[in-house]
Amino acid sequence: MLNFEILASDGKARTGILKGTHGQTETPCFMPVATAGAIKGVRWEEVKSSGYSMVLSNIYHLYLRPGTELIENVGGIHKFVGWDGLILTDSGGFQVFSLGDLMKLTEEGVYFRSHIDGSKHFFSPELVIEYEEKIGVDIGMVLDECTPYPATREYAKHSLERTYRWAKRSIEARTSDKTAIFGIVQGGTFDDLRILSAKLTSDLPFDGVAIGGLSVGEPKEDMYRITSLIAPLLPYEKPRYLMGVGKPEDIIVAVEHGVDMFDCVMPTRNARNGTLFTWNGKLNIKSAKYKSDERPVDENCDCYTCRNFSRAYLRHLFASKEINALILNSIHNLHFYAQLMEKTREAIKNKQFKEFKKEFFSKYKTDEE
Ligand SMILES: Nc1nc2cc3nc(NCCc4ccc(C(=O)O)cc4)[nH]c3cc2c(=O)[nH]1
Repeated sequence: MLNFEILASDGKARTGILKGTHGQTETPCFMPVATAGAIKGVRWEEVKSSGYSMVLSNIYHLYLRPGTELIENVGGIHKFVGWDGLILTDSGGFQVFSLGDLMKLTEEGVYFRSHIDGSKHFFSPELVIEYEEKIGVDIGMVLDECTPYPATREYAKHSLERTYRWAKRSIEARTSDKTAIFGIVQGGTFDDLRILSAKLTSDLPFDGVAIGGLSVGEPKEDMYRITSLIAPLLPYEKPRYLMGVGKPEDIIVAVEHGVDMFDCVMPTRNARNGTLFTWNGKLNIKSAKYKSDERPVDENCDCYTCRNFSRAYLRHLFASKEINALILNSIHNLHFYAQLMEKTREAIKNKQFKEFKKEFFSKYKTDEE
């Protein structure tokens, strides 16, 4: 059962509480990505102490390995992975469609070959709902087609229409309200198709609605235009989730237009390649300029990494290919994203979001600058 209560708003930005079977989270929230059931290099106690209470996993990966039946037989996903907060699973609607010719799309569902051992599999909207319910996730995403970028208008239209037919089949396939189900808006970069998909998806009895098909290589202005157009059209009282987003600056812009939920591999993936987030922008710890830099990654960060180690030491660990380099970098980046969301929620509660956004962008150097 999912309950979403909006506590405060500032323009289109809003803050709320999302309550599910395994706990609750304040929104706007960021979900760290635990694709195969773990956040790479970080223990759950650090994830929790950073302030996270919902993580994202992926039914496609869990189905392929270790198998959803095994997870069900050992007591469900929370027991199996040892995380007692909320778990949202993506459906594989992004992964299977990036398998290229290892995938065959039909009206019934999608045939695909495992990226692990090449074995043949089939996902239908009904099977995805069944797997998500059986392993006991709090929020399950429907099987959709993440329309690739670029796509012709004709392809985007056929794709959103199939995703809509699959969405109706997903609703029909539900057997319990313990697992909330979110629909996903598609439509490529065509505003009229996006509006059509938003209306079709919003009219179905989903517990929340996601904007899909973005952060897939489209120009940033397309992502911003579509997010600002579509987010306010989604049901006001339901959670709005922008899938795969993203960079700190993109999250703040999307919150301004009324988005509540985010996920991205960026904080953990970037940590593993030495890119660290600070309030002044990104820092690449491999750079020679940090060789003797005794400062923490960010003077204003109180994470375990920043409280105990210097940039010089982190650079040394990374250069030495020490495992702790990945762990300490990941702890910092996850903590940064958690702080970003915490400050965003505070700003909305205090009706200071515009000032917060202005201050953030006055200090934060984005990739485009
Ligand atoms: N079911 C479904 N899932 C999705 C997941 C997505 N994830 C993204 N973007 C993430 C892109 C992404 C990938 C890698 C890195 C990195 O390595 O840093 C960053 C961002 N867009 C997405 C779109 C969909 C979608 O329509 N449907």
